[in-house]
Formats: sequence, structure tokens, C-alpha cells
Amino acid sequence: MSEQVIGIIGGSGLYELDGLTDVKSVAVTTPFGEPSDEFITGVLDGVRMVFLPRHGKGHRLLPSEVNYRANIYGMKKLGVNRLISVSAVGSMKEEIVPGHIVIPDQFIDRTNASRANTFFGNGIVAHVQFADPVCAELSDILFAAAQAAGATAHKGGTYICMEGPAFSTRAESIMYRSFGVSVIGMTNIPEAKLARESEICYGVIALATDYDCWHESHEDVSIDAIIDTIKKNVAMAKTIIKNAVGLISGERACPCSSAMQYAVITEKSIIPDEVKKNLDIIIGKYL
Ligand SMILES: CSC[C@H]1O[C@H](OP(=O)(O)O)[C@H](O)[C@@H]1O
Ligand SMILES: Nc1ncnc2[nH]cnc12
Repeated sequence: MSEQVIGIIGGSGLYELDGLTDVKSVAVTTPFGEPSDEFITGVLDGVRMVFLPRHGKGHRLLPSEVNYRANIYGMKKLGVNRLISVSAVGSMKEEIVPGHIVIPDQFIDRTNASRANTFFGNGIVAHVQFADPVCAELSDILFAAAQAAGATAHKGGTYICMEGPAFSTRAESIMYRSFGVSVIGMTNIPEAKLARESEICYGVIALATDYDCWHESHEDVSIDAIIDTIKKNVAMAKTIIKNAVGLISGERACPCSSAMQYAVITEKSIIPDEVKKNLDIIIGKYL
């Protein structure tokens, strides 16, 4: 049985985890450049954990500046097989009130800058299935963990990932609502794609912090209001993580762990050695 290692990527307002023992700060080198920060490893209730603040300590990286490839590579190198993203999001539905938790099950990609969101290229081509972009098993656990923490939690929903850093215009916000999305953020889509390519289960705890700018009787989104909502809810987010760790057990039975089995189309004999070496940690077993 392979060891379970749970990774947490902390978004806006979640820059550390509580309750870890045997804590170490680990600098990870990757063929894809620098991760957002050093990884924090430790043990929570007997389970090995790896934590990374997405925007770096002190929140110094824009959503477009985060090196998502290095972050996911680092998680894989440290043995992570289930990865939980904690993210601040705008609510796009009346019933998702700021302070509520959403466990999204779909994404729409509205990023437009050149965020590197694949490990492939440079002589190797792969196309992984992404119809269901999050791990259903992990998402079920996150929902149960949120309910057990006393949160008002919404199961499922679409997270639309915009480029930022400016928030949406009112016309964009109204258009996104017409798509039927539940929440809006700027970070999750590259992570979800890279986690899938790495055969890591990916699930999201999204904390609704605001009503973006579509709601006629609420203030337009501002950093002040977001930080205020995060501060009021950060303890709850940490409880959800702790609950989730307690609920995760055993081998993975989901398709995530073999997602890349048939995804590489390039003839193995022509894949450059350097590329094979760089991808060894990610999908070496198939090359
Ligand atoms: C601080 S508000 C905008 C910022 O917050 C979200 O980031 P994260 O997913 O890391 O919590 C959003 O995507 C923006 O990057
Ligand atoms: N309204 C919003 N738009 C994009 N990202 C967000 N993160 C938190 N609130 C947001």
C-alpha cells in the first residue's frame, strides 16, 4: 500500500497550517523553475502533510506570476497524492453568501496570459482527460468535512477562472452569471490541469468572500471586504482541512491515479532524453 501524503495549497489569507508536528521547511528544486516558496512538511493526526502558500509568504505573487508547474512538481516530488486547494472566491449566485463554502466540480478557463499549464511540449505530446476536472472522491470528503466543521457548504458548482489581477467589469460579471457559474477566482485552473497530468487527486475548498460586482444591493468587491471575510473564516477553513485529513484513508479508488496511462501520443523512442528526465517524477512509469 502506498503512503498517503496530503498536500495543501493555501490561497489568499491561508499562509500556514496549525497543529503540524515534525515541521520542516523544504526548498525544492524543479526543472520548471522556482516554486512560490519553501514547502512546509509535517504530520497532522498521524498523516504526512505538505503545505505551500500559493502566493508566497507575505503574498507577493500575482495569480499570473505563480509558477504553478513548479508548485505541482514540488508537491509530486514530496510524495503528495491528494492535493487540496484553499481559495478565496467571489460568489456568482445569490444563495452563496459570503462566508459560505463551495466545493466546485467544474471549471471554465478564462485565463489569457501565457500561464504554463502543462508539463508537456518540447518533444512530448500528451492529452489528458479533463471532463471531470476535480477528484470526485476527494470532493465528497471535503464537503463532508465542511459540514462537520459547521460551515454552510454547497456541493458542486462551476468555478470560472479569470486572469486578473483587476477584478471583473460589471458587464463581465453579468455575462459570467449568464453562464450559470457559481464562483469566480483567478488561480485554480492551471493547478487542476497540472495535478491531473501528475496523477494527483485535486479538490477545492472555496471560501466565498464577496458578491463580485453584479449584486445590486451589495458593495462591489474590494480587498478590504475580502480580507475581512477571510479573517472571520480562516479558523473554519483550518477545521475543514483537519476534518478532511481524518476522513481520508487508504488507497485511491478514483481514476486520477492512472489518468496518464493512455495520454501520451508521442512515440517513446523519439522523446528527447532531457525531456524524459524532467518528467521522470511526473510520469516516469509510462516512459
Ligand atoms: C485576494 S483577492 C483575489 C485573489 O484571491 C484569490 O486567490 P486564491 O485562489 O489564491 O485564494 C483569487 O483567485 C485572487 O488571486
Ligand atoms: N470577486 C472575485 N473575483 C476574482 N477573484 C476573487 N477572489 C475573491 N473574490 C474574487
